[in-house]
Amino acid sequence: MNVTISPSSLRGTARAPPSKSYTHRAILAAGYADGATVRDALWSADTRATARAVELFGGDVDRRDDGTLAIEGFDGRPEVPADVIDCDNSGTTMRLVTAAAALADGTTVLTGDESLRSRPQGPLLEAIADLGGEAESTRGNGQAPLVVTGPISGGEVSIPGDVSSQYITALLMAGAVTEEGIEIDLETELKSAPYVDITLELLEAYGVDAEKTDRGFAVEGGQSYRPTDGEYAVPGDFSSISYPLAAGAIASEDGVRIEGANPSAQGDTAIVDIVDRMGADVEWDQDAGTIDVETGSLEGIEVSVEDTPDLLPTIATLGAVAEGDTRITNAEHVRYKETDRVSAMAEELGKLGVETTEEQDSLTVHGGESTLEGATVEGRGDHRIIMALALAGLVADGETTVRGADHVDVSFPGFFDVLAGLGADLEKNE
Ligand SMILES: O=C(O)C1=C[C@@H](OP(=O)(O)O)[C@@H](O)[C@H](O)C1
Ligand SMILES: C=C(OP(=O)(O)O)C(=O)O
Repeated sequence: MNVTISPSSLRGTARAPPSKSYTHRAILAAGYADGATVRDALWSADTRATARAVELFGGDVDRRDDGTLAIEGFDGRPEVPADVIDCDNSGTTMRLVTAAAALADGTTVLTGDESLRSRPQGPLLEAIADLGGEAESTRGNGQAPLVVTGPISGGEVSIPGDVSSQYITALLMAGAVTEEGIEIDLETELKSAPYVDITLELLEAYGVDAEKTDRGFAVEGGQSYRPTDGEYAVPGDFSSISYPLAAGAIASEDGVRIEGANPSAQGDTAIVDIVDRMGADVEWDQDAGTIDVETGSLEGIEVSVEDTPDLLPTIATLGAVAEGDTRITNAEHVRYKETDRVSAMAEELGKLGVETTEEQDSLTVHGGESTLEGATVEGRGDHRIIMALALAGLVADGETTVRGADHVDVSFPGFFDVLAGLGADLEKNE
């Protein structure tokens, strides 16, 4: 599907989809438990991949009409899967499921789509080997397909903190059901740190203790996953909220309201402060879970995405509209996502007439609304690139066509309907 967007004036209310990060963890945690009911779950391409893995490990995930997931768990250690686990486009699935596979008494094979098969898994494979399992990349390049043989019983590992926080999440979640537990020493400073806070929050809700230590993180073994009252409710997703929020900040004189914006451990709540600092008129009522935003005259700012890598595409588009320079720093880990998002945004915004300066660890966008000219841009099979480029189309002169737009299903199914519901002038072409 290609989507063509014309300059638009937005108003109205949009609802945040449920958090992808919490949903992945809630599904897998229900697998480690002897089951759970997960309410308000995100049902997207990525979270379906985690659900499939739980089923291959011996659980069952049943989606009811109201969107609730009724999950039967494998209760502790997974079964050896009867088939290859296809993690599709989802890095979170691959990392969390690789560590789960190391608990099984036998061999698991994991793969994914072309993008996922190019992302780094090496540090997690080494950690599993250090814990006594076997974990290999079939091509010997630290990338999937992966072959993992367990069972591990726990122990101490050290791991870099600057590639992916998902390795830590994966080891903490698996470590709780090992005999000895797992102690993780960080070799380098942790990036994307709030995602581990999400994990700690989720583990607590499932009755599992894990903690930060002086050197990293630790989880005791021999624990059982038991969600309070057998239920877990997923909060709204602030990475997803960043798109309607930025849309309101650049293209709504009348104001846009976002519902389902309740506080949680998500670092991406930082987007509220970012649009505020850039000059939009924004108010977040944390009790009501609503954000109201109106366009202001935006100005470039400097933002570190060390904790919030998924915001880079959104901030780059905001920077393209804002007057002056927006400098996005601490961004090297954003190159290890579904695409190299630093280059992807630099190159695609370039097609819309926006100048950027790219460095290994930063992206500077030389903005100004008058510079944006409609053009055809490539979504590159990356949901966040697609959504960020669609936002630029709301204010670019003429028509902007985003190619390959169906990939929004990875994290925000119905994204274009939500945008159209706010009054965006867009046309979908199959
Ligand atoms: O744990 C998670 O749910 C995620 C962690 C982040 O990845 P990294 O830790 O690899 O930066 C983030 O980019 C991803 O979208 C979701
Ligand atoms: C990077 C992302 O997810 P994952 O790592 O799970 O593929 C994302 O959603 O932007």
